[in-house]
Amino acid sequence: MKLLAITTSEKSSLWIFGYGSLVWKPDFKYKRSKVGYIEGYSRRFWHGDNFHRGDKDMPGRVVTLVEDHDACTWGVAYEVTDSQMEESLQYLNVREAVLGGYVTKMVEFTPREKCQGSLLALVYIATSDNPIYLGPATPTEIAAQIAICRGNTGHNIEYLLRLAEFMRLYCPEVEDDHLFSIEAAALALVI
Ligand SMILES: N[C@@H](CCC(=O)N[C@@H](CS)C(=O)NCC(=O)O)C(=O)O
Repeated sequence: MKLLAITTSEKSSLWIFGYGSLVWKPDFKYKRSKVGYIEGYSRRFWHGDNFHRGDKDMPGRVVTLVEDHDACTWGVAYEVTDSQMEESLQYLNVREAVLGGYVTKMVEFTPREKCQGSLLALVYIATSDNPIYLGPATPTEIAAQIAICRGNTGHNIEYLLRLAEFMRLYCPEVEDDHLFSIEAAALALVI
């Protein structure tokens, strides 16, 4: 995967925006990270996962971004520089693209500390033409699927609860009805 590196001063660097498992498990080396958001997208548990959190018979549900003019999605942007760039992109290409079916896009990221100004970031999005894209369902239906699925990386409910935990800890002011309604429905099933 050849990507134009964003060159700043004498060092080259690239920002990568995470909004799902990448917010709590980037698993690549980076120079620094910032909590913030991208505009024009909603985060939805509408993508299927038949590797990490599900299998071919029972695909799990993971998040993707859907275009939504009035919405914004909070997450974490990671800056990778020099040797970190190739290593992180190679790793994410396997984790996100090959195994996850995500494609890449460049988006504008706004850090929570607005004085720092917005920046261009790479993001991985699963689009509706993806073979394992599952699409919309009610929070109860999504929760019921998450509650029973597991894959090579672990239980699907862990993926849900860690994302909800991140939002509470790092973005307590953000209302995410989609995420928290699914979390509440899934917890009601397993507790
Ligand atoms: N692209 C989103 C979602 C990434 C994501 O959750 N991808 C799945 C692949 S289907 C993953 O890496 N799962 C690892 C895990 O479940 O621990 C992000 O930026 O966080």
